[in-house]
Amino acid sequence: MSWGNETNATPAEETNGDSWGAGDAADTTENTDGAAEGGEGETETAAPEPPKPVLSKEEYSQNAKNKGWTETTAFDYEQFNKTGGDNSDWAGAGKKYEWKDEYGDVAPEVPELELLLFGGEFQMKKGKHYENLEIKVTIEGAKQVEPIESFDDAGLHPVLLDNVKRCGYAEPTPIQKYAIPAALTGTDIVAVSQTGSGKTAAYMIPVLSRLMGKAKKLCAPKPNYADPSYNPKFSMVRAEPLVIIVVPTRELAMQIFDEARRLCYRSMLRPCVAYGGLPMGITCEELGKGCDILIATPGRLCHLMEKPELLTMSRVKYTIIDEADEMLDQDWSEELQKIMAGGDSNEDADHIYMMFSATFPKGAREMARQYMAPDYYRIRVGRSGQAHKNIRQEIIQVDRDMKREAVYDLIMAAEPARTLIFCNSKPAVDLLDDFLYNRGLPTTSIHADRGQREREDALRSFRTGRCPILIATSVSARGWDVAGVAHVINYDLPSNMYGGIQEYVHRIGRTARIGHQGLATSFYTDRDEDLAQDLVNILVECECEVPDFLSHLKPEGAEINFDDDTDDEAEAEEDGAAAEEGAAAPAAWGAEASAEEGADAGGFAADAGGFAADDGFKAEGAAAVSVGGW
Ligand SMILES: Nc1ncnc2c1ncn2[C@@H]1O[C@H](COP(=O)(O)OP(=O)(O)OP(=O)(O)O)[C@@H](O)[C@H]1O
Repeated sequence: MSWGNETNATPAEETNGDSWGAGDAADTTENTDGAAEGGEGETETAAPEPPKPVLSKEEYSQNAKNKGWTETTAFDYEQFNKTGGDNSDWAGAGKKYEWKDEYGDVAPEVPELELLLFGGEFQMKKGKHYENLEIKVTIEGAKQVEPIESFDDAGLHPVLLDNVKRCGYAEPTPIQKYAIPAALTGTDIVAVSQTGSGKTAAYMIPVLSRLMGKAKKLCAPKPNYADPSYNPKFSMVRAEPLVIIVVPTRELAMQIFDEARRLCYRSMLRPCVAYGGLPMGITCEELGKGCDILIATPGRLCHLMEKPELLTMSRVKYTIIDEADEMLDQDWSEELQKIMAGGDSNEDADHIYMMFSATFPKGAREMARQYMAPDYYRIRVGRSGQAHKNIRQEIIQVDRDMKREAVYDLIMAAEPARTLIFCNSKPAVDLLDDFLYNRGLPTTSIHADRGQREREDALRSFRTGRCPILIATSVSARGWDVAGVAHVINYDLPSNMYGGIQEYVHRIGRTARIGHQGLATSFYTDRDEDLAQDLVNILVECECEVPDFLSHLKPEGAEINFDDDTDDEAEAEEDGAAAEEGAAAPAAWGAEASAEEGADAGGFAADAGGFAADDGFKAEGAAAVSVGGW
């Protein structure tokens, strides 16, 4: 049936296999804005749809209001972009716990800060559908790791454990069950786990816990803010971080900084964030107050590394690369090499490297081989690049020139809820934002050409619900964790030029996080054929309905051939050759797991993993363990 004609059907009521304005595939409907009546098989009797009435701006606004959408908000861009003003607006200057020298072993609580960090009305709470995620965890490394079943049993520092509880984390997610004990052993780690599975806490909890135990010894001196003569301009210290966390986008940097602020509460560890667009004055002031944990985008970090009076890397004990796949995709490899190797970096054996990602392409594997100790842990949750079943995926066929109307109808047909719309280009984001805004819908938008204040305000408006419809390019949205995103719409599908199926998985992963359910609707046009097979594979794997127009691509039998970079067998062979040649080459990644998965799931036989087998290593420590729902 034809989706676009069914303007009053909620997405939840939609059936799959639809098309919108697709010429002769158009469906019969009774009215232009009436309820859906069409069904499969009716396409042959389709009658031309009467043109829609053109409404005035006021009428469109009234319709949106009647539907329950909030008022639109006009943004004052001049205000955002003015220089000076109150620095506390910047996410990068967010309040954190400030340790004072007079504190003994137990630092006092600060109720206002506590409310700000943990009491957020918009903070993510775990959803009810953990049981839908039957996730297999594979871990390989030098020694067997016993997964933790609860945070209480993990041997965490008491202040950290207290903060974990304040965050509302009742039990560890699968990646956390394995990554936390592995990281507590002080070994390098590569971990691959699905979107929204709690990777940030998986590395931050063990790292901070280890450091908290030795904070008094390790932390760099900080200025005494309590001293009445303290002046941030003249009492600056040089930042000497113990942890560097590198992330590909500014928004992700802010988000991880927020998690660090929570987990460092009541500790000596002081987190700071540095990203492009944040005025250097603020960055310098914050670093100058002392920095133990530095979260940064690669460009800004490299810039700071060239300013030894501001920052030294000589005491870094942990370098963590988050969303490693994206950083290599976005051509940050030169910066990453510099960060991993360069500067005045601590080259001692106690410098630990970690990489976390939802996929693990060749570039990341090479980097792991180059910088990590040969016995690093490799943890994988499910198939690399896998989506999960809490996301209901729908694909709708739409004529390219009907997309705007289609997205408007889709939004008006749904119950008002936080909705994230992806376009492939910045002009497309701007145009769609204008179009929907002029139809009375509370939209805002974000992309790389926007000023940093605009970006921060757009995201804040989306989080708080002031503007519950956010239109974005995907690069800026990588890793976003916003509570209550009910619907992700791929206005443009990410064809291979725009990141392909891996990007699709990341995008739809903005909904249905941490045990919630969500809907992902994608507009499919004649330009998306290169993505079709991968899309069908994901739909089948996640038990979502394959639309009629793609049904010829359904894999025959139970086996799905996931032909992605991460699981490329040729590369696995290449890696194998490298492993044979060089003693430092790491051991197998997933070779054992793939055999097992092929056997028990019948699904991932092509999943040869990345690294070549090294029999000795596997015999010693490889463990493949199934973890139930979480
Ligand atoms: N053990 C836990 N219990 C409940 N909620 C948790 C737990 N661990 C993390 N969370 C929450 O789950 C959400 C998703 O976590 P996070 O952003 O780290 O996921 P991710 O795996 O990095 O996702 P992506 O790959 O999309 O970036 C966050 O809001 C986080 O606060």
